[in-house]
Formats: sequence, C-alpha cells, structure tokens
Amino acid sequence: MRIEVIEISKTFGKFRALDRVNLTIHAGELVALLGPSGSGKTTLLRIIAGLEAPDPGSGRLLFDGKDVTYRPASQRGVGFVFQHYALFRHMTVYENIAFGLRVQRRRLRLSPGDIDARVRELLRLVQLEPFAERYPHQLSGGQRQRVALARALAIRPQVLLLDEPFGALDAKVRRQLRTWLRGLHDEIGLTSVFVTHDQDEALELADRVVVLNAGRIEQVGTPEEVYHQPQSAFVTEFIGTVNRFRGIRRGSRVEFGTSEALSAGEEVVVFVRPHEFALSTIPHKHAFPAVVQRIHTAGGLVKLWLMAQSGELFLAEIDPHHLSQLALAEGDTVYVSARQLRCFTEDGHQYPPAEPLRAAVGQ
Ligand SMILES: Nc1ncnc2c1ncn2[C@@H]1O[C@H](COP(=O)(O)OP(=O)(O)OP(=O)(O)O)[C@@H](O)[C@H]1O
Repeated sequence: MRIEVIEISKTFGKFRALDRVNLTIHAGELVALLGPSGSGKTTLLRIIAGLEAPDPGSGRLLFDGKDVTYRPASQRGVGFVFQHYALFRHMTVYENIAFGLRVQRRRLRLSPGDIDARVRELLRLVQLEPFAERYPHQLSGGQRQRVALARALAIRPQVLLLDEPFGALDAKVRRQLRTWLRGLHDEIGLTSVFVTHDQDEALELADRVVVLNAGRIEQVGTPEEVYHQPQSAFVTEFIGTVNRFRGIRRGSRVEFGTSEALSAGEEVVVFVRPHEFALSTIPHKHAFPAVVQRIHTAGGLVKLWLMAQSGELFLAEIDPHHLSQLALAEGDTVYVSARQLRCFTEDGHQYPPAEPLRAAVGQ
C-alpha cells in the first residue's frame, strides 16, 4: 500500500503540531518517523491511522491513490502497536490474538476453524507457540510486545503503524526485537511506519528515515543519506555525534577552532564528526592547536576530549594504534584538521553543493 500525505497540518488550540507536511511512503517500505519530543511524530502517525483528523481543508491522505482523509480508522486496513502493549489482562495470549477476528463485522468474519488456523499461524510468526495459554502477566515485556504485534497483524492489515513499539523495553531486548521486526516486515510484505526518538533504532531498522522538527519535515532519506548528507544544521546535530564550532567562511575557505581574531567573512556554523578529525603532533598549515583534556580508551575507538584556543571543547575519535603512534597524554598540545566538515549559515541552511568547500581549517 502506498501512503501519500499531502499538505497536512494539524493544530491543537493555537499550537501547530504539524505544518504542511508532505510525504510519500512507498508500498512495502519500512519508514521511521524520527524527531525530538513534541516534533509531531505521533500526531502524524495518528492521522495516517485515522485516530486523528487533519485540520479541516488542510490537506489530503491517500492510500494507493484513494482519498482516505476522512475514512474511519476501522475501515483503513491498518494495524497498530503502541508503546504500552495494552493487552487484555483477563485473556490468554491466544484469546488476545483472536479477539480482533472474533469482533469483525459479520460480513468479514472468519469461521471458528479459520480463526483458529489464523491464530496458530500468527503464534508461529511471532514465535510464541508455547505461550498460547499464558496470561499477559506471565510474559516478559518483549513477549507481550510480540503478542501486541500478532494482534495487530491478525486482521491482515496492509499497513502496520507502530508508536515507540519497543520504548518500554530494555536495550538488549529492543535490539533483538528490532532485528526480528525487520524480518517479519520483509516476510509478510507490509508497508510499515514506526515512530521513534531513538536514532539508532531508526538508522538500523528503516529503509527511509523522516526527520521531524517542530511539526515540519527537515529531511527524508535513507539512513546513509540522513547520516552522511544531512541537509540542515538540525539534522546534522540530531543524527549521530557531532562537534559544533563557530567559524568564518570566505569563499570556499572556512576558518574555525582558532583564537586569532577571525578575519572578515560570513559567520557560519561548522560541524565535524569525531572520527572526521586528523590529529598530528606537528603543526601544519591547515591545522589548529588544541590541548588534550581527557583520554578515554575503553571501547573500539579512543575518545579524546580536546580544547581549542577558541575555548571550544570538542570530541575526536581515533583508533588505539594511532593514539600509541602519537604518544599523547592529557595536557599535551595536538594539531587538528578536519578531513570533512559541514558548514551552515547561522539560520541553519547549508551551502549549496554547487559551491564545494575545501576542507580548509585553522588560520
Ligand atoms: N490532543 C492534543 N491536545 C493538545 N496538544 C497536543 C495534543 N496532541 C499532541 N499535542 C501537542 O502537539 C505536539 C506534537 O505532539 P506529538 O505527540 O505528535 O509529538 P511527538 O513527536 O510524538 O513527541 P513524543 O516523542 O514526546 O511522543 C506536542 O507539543 C504536543 O503537546
């Protein structure tokens, strides 16, 4: 099922939770809605579900080209899973999954034999066959969330909507369920949309990531695109770890990290990811000096907290072998250049790619 969101806005009182949102989700895609708290992720998901209506006359929602903007949720063929699994406590796993099938309109309702076959198939799909007769309180959080998924899938929806589906679970179970959900999505060929504020979850799981900020879409792209080619200062800072510097741009040259009075030019914001720095113990033209504040060696990469002469504290990551070559200790001076940087105007706009920046740093 292809989902098209066209110019949709949503206002609560005077507050605009969604501001003219446009988005196409292709059939079979797994898409993440990612953004900080209050950015409008849940509101957008609820509008797609039919649990919330967009502002009257504000826009349209199409499913496979058909206008469903005002179609009730029960007639959209969508399955939902929410953060708090909301299973029926007095029903077994089996009954929870069967519930949606038993209450379907008579015209659509399956025979008892077919309902049983469908529930058994779902129990197998979510790997809970041995737990069919248990009650929700006898299950772990991850198992309960899989029951919620089976229940959502029982009506054979073409669209699966998930709101922070793993939010209440611990990190290890979350990771397991993520991998499992990806497999399930591919196996049954659904179109799935899930809300998360966890960037790792979005980047690992989704085909495409929609980054929301204050009710607007900042960027839509594959995980690689939003990570490696962020199109705004917001996306650059929101996805992955990044250092932010004040800088001055003159043509294709950018200066930052220096205490010298910055030469005349346009004030810009410069972002460099920790692994994009090159460190040297020898001064050179494109490097600025910084003092090593702390060295953390636990983990695959060494983390170095450095202080530039400008007073800006920043993080560099290098491999342990490189650290031993540099023989750095806390308090030493190191010369820093950036292999790659991203540069934005003060109001968050990126320079057009037509004007490539030389990776020039320092004085
Ligand atoms: N029913 C409502 N009445 C008034 N304001 C609302 C309502 N629902 C949402 N909002 C407001 O709209 C904004 C967007 O809310 P939404 O739940 O979509 O954000 P979110 O990105 O999902 O956030 P979170 O990650 O915290 O769940 C928030 O500022 C929220 O307070």
